[in-house]
Order: sequence, then structure tokens, then C-alpha cells
Amino acid sequence: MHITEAFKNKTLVITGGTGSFGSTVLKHFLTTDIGEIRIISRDEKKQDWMRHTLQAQYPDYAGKVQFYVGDVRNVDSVRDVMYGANYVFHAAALKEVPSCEFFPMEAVRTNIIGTDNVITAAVENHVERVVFLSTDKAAYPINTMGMTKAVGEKVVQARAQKAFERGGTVLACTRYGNVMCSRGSVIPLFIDQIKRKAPITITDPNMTRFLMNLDEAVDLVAFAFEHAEPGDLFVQKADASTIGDLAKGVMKVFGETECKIIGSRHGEKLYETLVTREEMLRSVDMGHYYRIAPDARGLNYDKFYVEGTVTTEGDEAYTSHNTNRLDVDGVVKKIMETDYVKEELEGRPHSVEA
Ligand SMILES: O=c1ccn([C@@H]2O[C@H](COP(=O)(O)OP(=O)(O)O[C@H]3O[C@H](CO)[C@@H](O)[C@H](O)[C@H]3O)[C@@H](O)[C@H]2O)c(=O)[nH]1
Repeated sequence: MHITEAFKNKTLVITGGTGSFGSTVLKHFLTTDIGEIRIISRDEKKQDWMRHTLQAQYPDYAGKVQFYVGDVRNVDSVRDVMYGANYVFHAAALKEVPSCEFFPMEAVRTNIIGTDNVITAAVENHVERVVFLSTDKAAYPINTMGMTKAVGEKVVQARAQKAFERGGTVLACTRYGNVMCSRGSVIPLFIDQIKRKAPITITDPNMTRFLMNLDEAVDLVAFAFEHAEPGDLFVQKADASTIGDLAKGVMKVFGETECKIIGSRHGEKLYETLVTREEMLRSVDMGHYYRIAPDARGLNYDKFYVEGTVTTEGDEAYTSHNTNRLDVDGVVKKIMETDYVKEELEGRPHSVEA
């Protein structure tokens, strides 16, 4: 099954569809023979911007996209958009680490309750597949954003079996590293600082982050869509770099400026984990991806007493410290793959809002 064949004449819902991920998925599927794409998001202004951009760039296809103003926190608005839909990419989230630290209950409402609502509405409407987008910050979480995304993953896994039995709905998760140039992220900030001849603000030059571009992010969701069994979580192997090298790479492309070390922000880690040691035991290496199966045991632990395995941890987690490390030239090559950097260099307006 090729991914676009599966989408032929089907209706895809993208929650949080005006964000960087949503617009990239949208562009990816718009020119295929998909039937309809429904974007549900809170901000009518962003929807309006997206509607006009699509009409200008894809006049023959823009009519396939329907916009729904709504909020995943409200199950009724999600029910409305799910009616008659086949597939859902659930990207709506509060995702900025510092703001979630200051407003944790807002993150609970969107990232946890919102995910539960999306599942409820999808199962009621017999949606075939739902893929929930999570983040490396959900593995060994230390900040509210990661914690709420981790509970979101748990909600998906806990509801997966019954969702399949009741609605024929396959629920799955994908966990991402940092998506380069996504809204509010560091590369657009560094570029802006260079352009203003302001110092680049580096939290900690030794911090590492996984670096993915938006197209890789779409590949992961497409892979999950194609291979998921109920409750599976997919991770894509990715390169990483230190923030010091990332800053040097951005300066190599956009010009030198002063660097200022500002220290780490609320809730930040030195490195991120995509697969925990405990998950390694349940994961299958699929080449470019890991598949982490849900723990399929029920609540009756006494039943497993005789058969139970005594191993609780794999040898090593998969982290941004031990994955393939890019040097400065590697960073340059990687960031040059992004539309955002290409558009900046050519002085074109951005196709995805950063
Ligand atoms: O002025 C700054 C801002 C950030 N950083 C560093 O740059 C890296 C990346 O920062 P940022 O782009 O803000 O990403 P994260 O805080 O790592 O979180 C991002 O990556 C997550 C995936 O891991 C996404 O889910 C979040 O939405 C997104 O904010 C981090 O090490 C930061 O400490 C700096 O050095 N200077």
C-alpha cells in the first residue's frame, strides 16, 4: 500500500492544522487524489491567511480544504469536524516549553483533555486511523509540556484496544525531536538576531537536540499511518547537534554576530530522549524507525507471576547525546534543506509561519 493510495478520495482531519506541521502535511497531500482535508484550529486569522495562501499557490486544489474554527478542548467542536472523516492527524498542542511551565493547566486542557476528546469523537464517528503527534520531551519528562504530552501518549495507548473494538479505530503515536524552523523555535530566532545585528542568545552550547526537517516529520506520520497496530508508538531515527554548533552553522549561512550565553530556560534538559531504556525492551528496530508496542498486559499482574520477564531496562536509551552527531558543516547542510532557510536566503515570503 502506498501512502497516497490509502488516502484516495478519503477525508483527512488535521487538528492544529494551521501550525508548521499542519501546513506541511497539507501541502504534501493537497496535490494527491485525497478527497478532502479538514483543518480544525482556534485562530480564524491564521485560517484566513492559510486560505488565501492556498488559493494563490494551489488554485486548482484549494477547494479541497475546509476550515473549521474549533478547539480540541471542546468535544462538540471536534465531533463536528470528525463526521464522515476517515483519518486524523492530531497535531493540536500547546508546545512551547516555557509557556507551559507558567500555565500548566492550559497544557493539561489542550494536550491531555484535548487528546481524549479527539479520540472520543473519532471512535464515535468510526474514523479508521488517528495518529497523535508527540515529542521527545514526553520521554523522561521534566517539564509540563513533556509531562502533558506523555499523558497524552498514555491516553492513546490506554484507549487503543477498545477504540479498535468499538469504532474500528486504530490509535497510534509518533514522537518527534525538534522540528527545525517550526513556530517559536530557535533557528528563526538566531536568523532574526543575526539580521538585527543583535547577539545570538545561546542557552548552553553543550546542549544537544535532535534535528528534523518538516518533510521528515511528515514521513514519520505517514509511516505510522501505514504500519500502526492499535497503541503503537513510532520514533524516527534522527541526527543531532549541540546548540553551540547549531549557532555556528546558522552564522556560517547568515553571517557572524556576537554570541551571548544566557543559561538554560525553565524546564530544559541537557539532552533529549526519543526511546527510553524501558521502552527499548518493547521496541522493534525497523531500520530508519523504532516501533514501540504498547504493554499489552491487563491489570491482573498476579497472572504474570510465573511467565513474567525479570528484565526491566534495555542497555541504553536512544538520545540526542548518543545518536549521530552533526558537526558545523553537517548542521549547515541540514538547515539548508529547510524551506524556511531557503526562503530567507532568497528573500521570499515564508510559506510556513515560523
Ligand atoms: O534563545 C535561545 C532559545 C533556545 N535555545 C536552545 O535551542 C535549543 C532548541 O530550542 P527551541 O527551538 O526553543 O526548542 P525546544 O525548547 O527544545 O523545544 C522545541 O522542540 C520540541 C520538540 O522536542 C517541540 O515540541 C517544541 O515545540 C519546541 O519548542 C534548546 O537547546 C534551547 O536551549 C538557545 O540556545 N537560545
